Amino acid sequence: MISLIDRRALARYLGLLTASAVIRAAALLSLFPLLSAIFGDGGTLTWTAVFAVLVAVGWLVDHRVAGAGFSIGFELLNVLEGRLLDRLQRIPLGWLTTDRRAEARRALTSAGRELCSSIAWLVTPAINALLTPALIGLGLLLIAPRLGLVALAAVPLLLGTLWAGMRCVRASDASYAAASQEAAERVIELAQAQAALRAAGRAGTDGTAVGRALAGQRAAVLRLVGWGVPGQILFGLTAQVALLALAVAAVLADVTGAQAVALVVVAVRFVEPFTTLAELSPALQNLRGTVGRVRELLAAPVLAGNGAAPDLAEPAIELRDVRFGYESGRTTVDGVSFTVRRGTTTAIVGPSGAGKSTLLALIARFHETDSGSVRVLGHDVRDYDPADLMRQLGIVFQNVYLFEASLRDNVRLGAPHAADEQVEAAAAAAQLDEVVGRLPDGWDTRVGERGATLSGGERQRVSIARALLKQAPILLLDEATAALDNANERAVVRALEAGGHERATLIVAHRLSTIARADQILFLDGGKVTEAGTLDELLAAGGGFAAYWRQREQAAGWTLTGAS
Ligand SMILES: Nc1ncnc2c1ncn2[C@@H]1O[C@H](COP(=O)(O)OP(=O)(O)OP(=O)(O)O)[C@@H](O)[C@H]1O
Repeated sequence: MISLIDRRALARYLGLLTASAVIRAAALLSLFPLLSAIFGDGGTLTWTAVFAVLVAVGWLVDHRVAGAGFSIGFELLNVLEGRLLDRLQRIPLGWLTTDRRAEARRALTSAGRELCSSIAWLVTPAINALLTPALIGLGLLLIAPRLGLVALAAVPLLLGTLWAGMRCVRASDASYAAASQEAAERVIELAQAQAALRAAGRAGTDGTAVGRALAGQRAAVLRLVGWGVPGQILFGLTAQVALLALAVAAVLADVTGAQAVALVVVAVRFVEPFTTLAELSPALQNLRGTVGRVRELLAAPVLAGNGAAPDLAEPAIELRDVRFGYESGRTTVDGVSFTVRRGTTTAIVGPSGAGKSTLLALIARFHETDSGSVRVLGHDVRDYDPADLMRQLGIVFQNVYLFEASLRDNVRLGAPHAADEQVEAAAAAAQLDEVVGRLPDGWDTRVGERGATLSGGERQRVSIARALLKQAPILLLDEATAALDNANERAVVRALEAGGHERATLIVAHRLSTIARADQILFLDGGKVTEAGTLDELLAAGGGFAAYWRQREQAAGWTLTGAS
């Protein structure tokens, strides 16, 4: 994390911080001659002036330290946000589990801010509290050597006790952080799932995930408080013992009575920074967790390539003995091989959970295969720079993600520099123009969070328009027309087929009409391609696909029989 900060700014900050600690220690040590003077040694005015100058200079330096701390904090915030965003855009999607997504959200929304302010409010006083007593101890060696030795010995003892206290709460602190995060996620889920919960007649939180998460959070708070108590007691005792030893050493020092009183005052002030550190320790613990989370995200694997350029003469998609499982020991894609050439459409058909969507996700390199290779236009997907691979693919997946922006901007996401006419042509092809005509603000209509103000079919059309606007050589469609009515579906399919001789299309298909038009059908069952061929060939084979087809035909009351 420190490597993200400009070295010169860091050196300036640390230099000022050291100067501040030296001045603090000197001001405190000047109490010795000042108090001695007040109690009878003479020279009160001079030492009062020395003390006043040290306090004033210390105040000025502290002011500069705060400025340097804030400027480092803001630089860290800036650099960190950029790095985290960059990392997030290149992380394999499979790495972003629900937990890690929540961590990433926290890291982006609050960690930067937390780290930024922590430098000035937490790191500065903590370093000051570490340096000042050590410097006072060294100074005391010159004034009263035995007291200096006791003070220097007290530094590691008090710090060790503090460390032990922090260590005691560390495990419960981590489990409290996890429980709080779980509770926060469940509460958000509770708000988002209100429609489903009310429809299911579920009210209250007893026995629900959110109820359990809140109970877990309460238990974690109790554990945290409980584990904090021994550390506090131990630190309190050690501080008292240290203070007593210092006071005894001050009284026994070879000094006058007035000087002994002055030394006792210095000794009392010597212990104060440790109390400050003890007060800061929960926040320091918290900061430790935040830094750990950010570091995990910054160390996440990223997708990289070696600059492969697509070869349009090669097959558009080629899978060779691909195996993949979301979790180790569970195979979702089991030795799949097939080829899709440009100018052809391949339909993937199969029962729910067979692995159809997973296959498309592997082609888009949202996950890395466990073995075998996925090739796109002549190269393994791992050889492409991620952005270059994405340029080859137009993607319409089941879950359409729309941004809280205008309809036009949502479509333009497919090709950010496209002219308005191109956006409108793609929208017309996706039957979206009819939706635009109906909306009060037309193209400028805001679609709401995740496209909440549009229907499922309308969202799907936005996604199709995006993919068409991109004019990529390969289209990956996952139930792309499932939410459209028959008339719209026919029009959209015509648009998708319009670039037919240029494009390769791989479509997860449920509609019989889509399957019937495909040049090649892959029947996927249990992660394996069990049958592959044209509709006629598969129906003639009378295997799993033929059974699936007949069943769908009966359910739909459909009359097309491709084999006849
Ligand atoms: N992100 C994930 N993490 C773990 N398992 C997953 C994940 N996504 C899918 N699966 C599992 O992988 C298997 C295949 O899922 P996939 O979505 O590819 O099937 P599908 O054939 O597209 O199904 P459907 O037709 O119902 O959409 C299923 O058992 C599913 O539960």
